[in-house]
Amino acid sequence: MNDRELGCNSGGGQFMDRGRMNQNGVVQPLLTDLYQITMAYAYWKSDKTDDQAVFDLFFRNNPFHGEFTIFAGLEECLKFLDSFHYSQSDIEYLKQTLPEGIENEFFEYLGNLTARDVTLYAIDEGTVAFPRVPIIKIEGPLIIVQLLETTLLTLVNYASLMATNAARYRMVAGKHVKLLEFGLRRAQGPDGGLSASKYSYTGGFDGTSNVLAGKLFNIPVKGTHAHAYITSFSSVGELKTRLLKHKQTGIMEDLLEHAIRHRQMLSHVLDVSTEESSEGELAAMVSYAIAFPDGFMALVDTYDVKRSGLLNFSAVALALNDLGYHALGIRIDSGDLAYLSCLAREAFEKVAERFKVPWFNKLTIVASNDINEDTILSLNEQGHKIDCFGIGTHLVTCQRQPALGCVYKLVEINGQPRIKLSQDVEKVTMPGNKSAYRLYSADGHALIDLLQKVTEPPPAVGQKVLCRHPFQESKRAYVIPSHVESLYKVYWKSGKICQQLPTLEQVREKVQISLKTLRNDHKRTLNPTPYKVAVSDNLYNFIHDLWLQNAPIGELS
Ligand SMILES: Nc1ncnc2c1ncn2[C@@H]1O[C@H](COP(=O)(O)OP(=O)(O)OP(=O)(O)O)[C@@H](O)[C@H]1O
Ligand SMILES: O=P(O)(O)OC[C@H]1O[C@H](OP(=O)(O)OP(=O)(O)O)[C@H](O)[C@@H]1O
Ligand SMILES: O=C(O)c1cccnc1
Ligand SMILES: [Mg+2]
Repeated sequence: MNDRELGCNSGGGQFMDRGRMNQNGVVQPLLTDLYQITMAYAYWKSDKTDDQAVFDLFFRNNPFHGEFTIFAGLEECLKFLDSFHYSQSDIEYLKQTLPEGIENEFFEYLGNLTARDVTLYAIDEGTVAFPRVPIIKIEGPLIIVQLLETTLLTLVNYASLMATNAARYRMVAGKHVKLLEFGLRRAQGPDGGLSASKYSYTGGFDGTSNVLAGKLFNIPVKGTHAHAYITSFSSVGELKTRLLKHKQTGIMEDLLEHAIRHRQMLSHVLDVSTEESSEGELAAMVSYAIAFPDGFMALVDTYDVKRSGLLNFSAVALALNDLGYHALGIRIDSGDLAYLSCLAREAFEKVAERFKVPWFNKLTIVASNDINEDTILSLNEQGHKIDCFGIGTHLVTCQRQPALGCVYKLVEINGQPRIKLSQDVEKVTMPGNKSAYRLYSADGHALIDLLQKVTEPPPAVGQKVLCRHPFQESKRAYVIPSHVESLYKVYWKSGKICQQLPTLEQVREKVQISLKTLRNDHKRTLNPTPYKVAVSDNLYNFIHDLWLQNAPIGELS
């Protein structure tokens, strides 16, 4: 499909304002949980303003029963740090809202707070990420890094969930099928809708119906029309105009007359009666074709795809052809999408042959209606002729798992490691300031992610590294990497973004490149193999010593 292949579309780059594009007005320091600010006061009162902390932002489980996650939302986090500042009215609000007795100097302190002394390390946006490997690591004064927690989590959690969901839809649909995001009406509110459009594009969708997302993020906007357009006509008598200029001659011709003539002939070719087809639908299609002669894409399931929609569409498409225009295709929004798409493709092939219009074979068939990953898999099994899926509800609401559980945990304070213990081993945090490496095999596949203490030398190509399961002593393996990737880059330091940030398009490409480094068994939909995340021997011993030191010894009586 090329750019003109879905009814109405546009780029939007010329309207892009990079500053505005990436920072949503709602993202500001007060977009946080109250407890961050009350803790800030208590830290301040306890004279902890000079304490230096390290926090890890990570998730514990991959979403959607999968074994990978796409990291997204980093650019928004950096923009947030860049603009972090409590306004005068924020301070006024906090004065009224926090409990009485808060000292005025604290508000002065808050009023002067910025993220200048914070350093943020992250893996690249669009990279595949795995449980327990921090995707962001933040160092800086305890109070400020604590105050960032909730906002950073809200910026990363849904973005990464959405990008992962979209990437999964892309994987099951295959690379040749177009995917359009149609979810704004069903999204979790306006901001959820915008994020869904942006991050589904990141994950591999081709466009969105969301016009504001198109303008803000320079995403292709595409669309067809709704059933209302068809049902707004009940007879051809309602057509106020039937005339359309011939594309080459410029002579006005009666499009309806052409369509009616073709419809008669088509009824024999498609073996349906013109009597059974809807006249209102024909009128609606003629009128839509007059409005968009070069972009005619019609919804064919309003009454009956076989007996009415396909007949009327083909008649109007042939009429347009008489006047020098090529229709684009159809959308089917109900019924058995595999069967109906095959039926439509067969009808187009017959018309192509009988009317000597070979391009009819290539008409686009768009399918929509409550589509999810499983529907696409099932349609693939059945065999279908769909070129494009329009997907809304289940994509944007992340039906199978509505939240990613990224957390933000203190791992070091004033150079001292901190560990959070839990009955649930999975929830025990990995203490200390860590580096993360991805080790690759000779065939270019990612083998394992390895966490080490920052003080350890990085693993070297061709040298055996002992990789240990962080909690199960017996699980270990030697790995001889053919390539070693250091996962963290410094993205924010001394009050500045310190990497050239990729465009959304580049992040989108990165997703596909990064997914290619994963073996297929990690990506399959049913029971995928878990990707290994390990710690160095040194880090393993460090964690377990600290665990023992911190775990109270119970007494049985
Ligand atoms: N061949 C198919 N195989 C598997 N699932 C399909 C197939 N065709 C359609 N579906 C899915 O089955 C569901 C059909 O839903 P439902 O019966 O509510 O819709 P409908 O009656 O066809 O349309 P509507 O209610 O919108 O008029 C949708 O989720 C759709 O994506
Ligand atoms: O099904 P989704 O994946 O959410 O995709 C978007 C849906 O939105 C539109 O109709 P809407 O659902 O508003 O009405 P309808 O299904 O009753 O036609 C469209 O026709 C799709 O069906
Ligand atoms: O353009 C479409 O076809 C569309 C847009 C939003 C929702 N459903 C369909
Ligand atoms: Mg619907």
